[in-house]
Amino acid sequence: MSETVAATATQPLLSTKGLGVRYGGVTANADIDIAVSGGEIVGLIGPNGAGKTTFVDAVTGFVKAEGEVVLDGHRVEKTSPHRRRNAGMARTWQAGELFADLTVAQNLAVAVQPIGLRALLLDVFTGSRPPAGVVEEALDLVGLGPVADRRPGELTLGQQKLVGVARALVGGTRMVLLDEPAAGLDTHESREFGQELRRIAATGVGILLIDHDMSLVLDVCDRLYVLDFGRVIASGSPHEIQEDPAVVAAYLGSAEVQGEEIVPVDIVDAPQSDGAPEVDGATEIDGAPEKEDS
Ligand SMILES: Nc1ncnc2c1ncn2[C@@H]1O[C@H](COP(=O)(O)OP(=O)(O)OP(=O)(O)O)[C@@H](O)[C@H]1O
Repeated sequence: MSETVAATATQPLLSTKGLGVRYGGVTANADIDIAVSGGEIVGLIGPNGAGKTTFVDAVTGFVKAEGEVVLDGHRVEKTSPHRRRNAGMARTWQAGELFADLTVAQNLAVAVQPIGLRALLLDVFTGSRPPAGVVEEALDLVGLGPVADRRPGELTLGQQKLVGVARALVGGTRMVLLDEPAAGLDTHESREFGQELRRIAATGVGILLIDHDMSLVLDVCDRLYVLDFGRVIASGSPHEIQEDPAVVAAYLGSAEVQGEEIVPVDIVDAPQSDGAPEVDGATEIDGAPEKEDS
């Protein structure tokens, strides 16, 4: 790690300062300052293309970024994704497919195999395995210990999603960034998934949660940041965020005006979209599928 930051009593587990990412002429992230403490679930929401995944990519080292990334008091912005993971920060991917022919435990084991030439040689000569107990520990953390020897196809969708989370937690991860981990879950499954996230956070793990399921995000997060066009436009408690006119405007394209006043709209009830601009100029909330109670 590059540099140690002076510790304070309230030091967050993860923080960014002035984080920015450009893709050619597109400013995907600009001047983003966020903080997540251990034991906290912090939501990162925003319309399609707002820059949420880019932020996760930047923090975990998968795209080049400007600004500072501080993990547990250490500057890590110049380190490789692999080193950031070894330092205790991991992520999930939007298309985090599981290996159908491997057991749940094996799906986790392959995720922690070391990479690089040294690891390859170790594997050839010693048949390297993850350290004993780390897979079991991560499965216990998400409550999947009893299904460790099953294959993903034998699990409920909610359990499969938790395997994806466990894969990121394996190896003593203390800060996890979840990119749409609940995609495809119905309302009931999503609520149970949220309860598992709360249990994980209660062990001291910091969680940054991106999801299009607003009821999950508003229900489970301690605090939220809202991105629009790559910038943080609001932050606060779920209640504060729902009342914030700038957030309403970002999701709907324009704030609804009644008389002289901007009237906040409950963003849970905001319409869904596929990300295409609306004909009347309003951009709708993210493209999550309609939920059905099971
Ligand atoms: N590899 C890339 N090359 C060029 N532009 C990109 C790349 N990745 C993302 N972008 C652009 O950066 C902006 C932010 O995209 P990003 O995927 O981070 O948004 P998002 O909030 O995660 O969107 P969604 O909710 O749809 O997943 C968008 O304008 C997108 O088109």
